[in-house]
Amino acid sequence: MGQSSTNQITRKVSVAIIGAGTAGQNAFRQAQKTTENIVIINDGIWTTTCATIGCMPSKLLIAAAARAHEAKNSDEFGVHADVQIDGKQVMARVQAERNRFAGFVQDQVDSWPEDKKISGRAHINKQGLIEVNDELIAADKIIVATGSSPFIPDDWADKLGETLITSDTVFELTDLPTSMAVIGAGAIGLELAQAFNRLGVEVTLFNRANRVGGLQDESINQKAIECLSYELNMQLNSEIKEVGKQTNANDTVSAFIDYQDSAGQSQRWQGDCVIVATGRRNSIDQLGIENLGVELDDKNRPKNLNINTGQIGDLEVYIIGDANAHIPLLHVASDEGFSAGSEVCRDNVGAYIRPPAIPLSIIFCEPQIATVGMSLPEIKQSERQHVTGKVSFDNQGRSRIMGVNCGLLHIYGCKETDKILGASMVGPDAEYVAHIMAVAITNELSIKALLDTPFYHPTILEGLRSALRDVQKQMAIPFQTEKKKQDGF
Ligand SMILES: Cc1cc2nc3c(=O)[nH]c(=O)nc-3n(C[C@H](O)[C@H](O)[C@H](O)COP(=O)(O)OP(=O)(O)OC[C@H]3O[C@@H](n4cnc5c(N)ncnc54)[C@H](O)[C@@H]3O)c2cc1C
Ligand SMILES: NC(=O)c1ccc[n+]([C@@H]2O[C@H](COP(=O)([O-])OP(=O)(O)OC[C@H]3O[C@@H](n4cnc5c(N)ncnc54)[C@H](O)[C@@H]3O)[C@@H](O)[C@H]2O)c1
Repeated sequence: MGQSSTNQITRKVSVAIIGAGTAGQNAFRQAQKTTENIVIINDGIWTTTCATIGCMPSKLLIAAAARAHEAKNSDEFGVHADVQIDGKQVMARVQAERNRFAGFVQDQVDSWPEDKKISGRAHINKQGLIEVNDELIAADKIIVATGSSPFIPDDWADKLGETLITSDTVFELTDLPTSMAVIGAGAIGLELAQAFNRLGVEVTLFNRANRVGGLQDESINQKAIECLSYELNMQLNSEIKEVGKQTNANDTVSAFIDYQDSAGQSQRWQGDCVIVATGRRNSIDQLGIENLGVELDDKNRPKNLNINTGQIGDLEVYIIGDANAHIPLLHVASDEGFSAGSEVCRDNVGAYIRPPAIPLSIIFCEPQIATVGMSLPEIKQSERQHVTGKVSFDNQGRSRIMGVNCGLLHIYGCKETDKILGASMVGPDAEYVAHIMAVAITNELSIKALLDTPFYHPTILEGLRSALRDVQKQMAIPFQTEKKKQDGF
């Protein structure tokens, strides 16, 4: 039955979920505990961005790169290795392990009743009904979990043709190229640029601002640039004027980028391919979301978003995960899916609305970049009395032992409350430091309480203690332990 010809509603459901990534699948799992009358619609792969083209394959590539880097850089330890990188094997492992992760997600989806799943691209029509394939669906509640996709500026896709790569396609490479440009020094650009560089690809990383990883604390940003540029060729503060491809004498196709470098000089880069990592855009503009009464701001973010549940004002519409462009990270998509699924089925015993998580972001380059809680500009804007506790990892005991001694941690402490407002770091084990900071901020632990916990010796986390002591030293609140000489060792 073609809905366009008959205009007849083909299903009436209590809950319709559009998009079956991490957010949509979590919402479905939760909501189906109380209602049988549910449908989930997805376009393309059912194995999520995270497992298939996001978090997992990128970390698999980074894992191979870390092995290569250690093997190639152990001379100072008296360990000499002749390192050979087999690009085909590197990519084969990335794909095999990625497929294994994606397979678990597929198994879950396969266990759901067939009549509750629709493969196809959904659109919401002027009547607020969902059109997909030949169906016209009326839903009491609609959860939108349509994710995001790579943003490619201007007409770069046409100009670069087959030399253009995005995070959607990069993990399908069957071998490593000889050279590549990466445009964008955000999370994706940094992780991929460093990983490919460590695997022997000649990489140049471009960014229009003199900033990496979106860092908003200028000292941490400068330190990150310093640490990363020991091994990576970065053209920061550069302006890309033109991109294109050319056919070479031997009939191979290569890419070029004409740019103005930070000194204002015109330059040309040439190489095999270009990874465009200039940000992602939420996929809701073509959906017809306005037909449900949802308004978007100038950045395509839904107005009146309840950050606990994704509900839009008092509409029976929920926008969750990357689709709402609030915090486009995996744990947020997962939590929002769970909460929206709970909210639409409140009678369920397992229903639970999670409080919104405090901001936490980790970029898995080395040294890692992490930010937690309020950023420095946000703190300054809030006019809170704050101090910044600092520690350098350049001479920190365990970091030096391990040969990973490049980094800086700033902890922003609130002068009035003895609590942590936020932290920003580039350095070894930043992922663990960031999680401890997140626990402290979420549970409103005081600096004193944190300093009363044991810090094992010798650990990189002793650096965290030094920064906490530095916060406490600058506070009006008296601190309980004097800094000892051996703390630096
Ligand atoms: C390379 C990369 C690395 C990343 N690494 C990390 C990391 O290390 N840590 C981290 O926290 N986050 C990371 N992220 C971000 C994380 O992957 C995302 O935040 C998360 O996967 C978003 O989940 P989601 O459910 O919102 O969207 P998705 O998983 O993208 O699901 C959306 C689904 O909706 C479908 N869809 C879209 N429009 C329609 C429509 N009209 N009709 C039907 N279906 C539709 C899509 O096809 C898709 O299947 C990374 C992302 C990338 C790209
Ligand atoms: N480890 C992680 O948690 C992780 C890893 C990868 C992706 N992600 C998620 O994916 C999202 C998207 O990542 P992303 O790196 O694509 O986006 P991003 O917004 O983090 O970074 C984009 C970068 O591209 C630069 N840029 C934009 N246009 C440009 C141009 N024309 N020329 C030169 N530079 C330009 C920007 O200045 C910015 O530095 C992240 O915000 C994050 O939520 C997270």
